[in-house]
Amino acid sequence: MTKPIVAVPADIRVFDGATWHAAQHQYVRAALNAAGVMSFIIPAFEEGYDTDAILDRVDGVLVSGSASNVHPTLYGKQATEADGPFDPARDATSLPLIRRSIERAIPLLAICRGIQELNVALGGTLASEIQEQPGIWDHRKPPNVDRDSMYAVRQSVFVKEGSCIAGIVGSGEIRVNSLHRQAIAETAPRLTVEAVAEDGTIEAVSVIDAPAFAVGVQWHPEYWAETDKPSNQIFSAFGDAVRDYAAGKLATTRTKQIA
Ligand SMILES: N[C@@H](CCC(=O)NCCCC(=O)O)C(=O)O
Repeated sequence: MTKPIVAVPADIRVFDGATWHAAQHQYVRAALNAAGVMSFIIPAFEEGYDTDAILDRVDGVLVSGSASNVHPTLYGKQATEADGPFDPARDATSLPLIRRSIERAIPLLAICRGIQELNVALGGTLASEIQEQPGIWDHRKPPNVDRDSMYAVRQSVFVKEGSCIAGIVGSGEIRVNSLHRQAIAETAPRLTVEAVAEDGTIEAVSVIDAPAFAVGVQWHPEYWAETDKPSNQIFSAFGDAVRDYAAGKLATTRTKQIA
């Protein structure tokens, strides 16, 4: 069977005065080398999108992290400059893709900004500058360091027994990296919290009664996906779900051809 394909919504970035639709190498590398799937980077547009046209052609959705934040108006808050930087085209592409992939039982893995988009897409809210809240650690990326140090494993999260994530990495304490200043505030009704940090920050969720793999993590399993065991287990489980979906789609197609 040819490698299945996952959709990766792009960020809008400006390099050399030109606008680019961009996704970071670490995500598509983890998809290929740890999940065993190919990636289609999906351009980000604020309107004119046909989400089903994309989902008809892929076998999973991988929603990456990004330094930009989900626009606060999408979860009922006023936007201030402090809530930025924003990427409305990414929001407009990613949120419908998340909602529709869940409806269509297409496997979904949402990472960092991705878990925040998942929560907002299903009706939850976000908190900004969480490190300024009493008792909340500084989850932001360390400043002025190389990327390996930026993504270094440096915090414990506690995976709830019986959760979807526990079925992948085991329950209890695992060590992860951390590069975020926002987090889930009100959990969307259709999400269940699967892991938390020692300060109570929500670190993983899954979609309640999801017909397929539908998981979000606040940390970055993609970065060490080939060498760190929990990271590799998450991408491997996502890859298996994507392959199962692709095989089912193929079987359905062949059944229709025979009929
Ligand atoms: N902007 C959100 C999500 C953070 C995130 O996805 N971080 C990964 C990218 C890190 C970087 O390249 O700066 C938040 O800050 O919570």
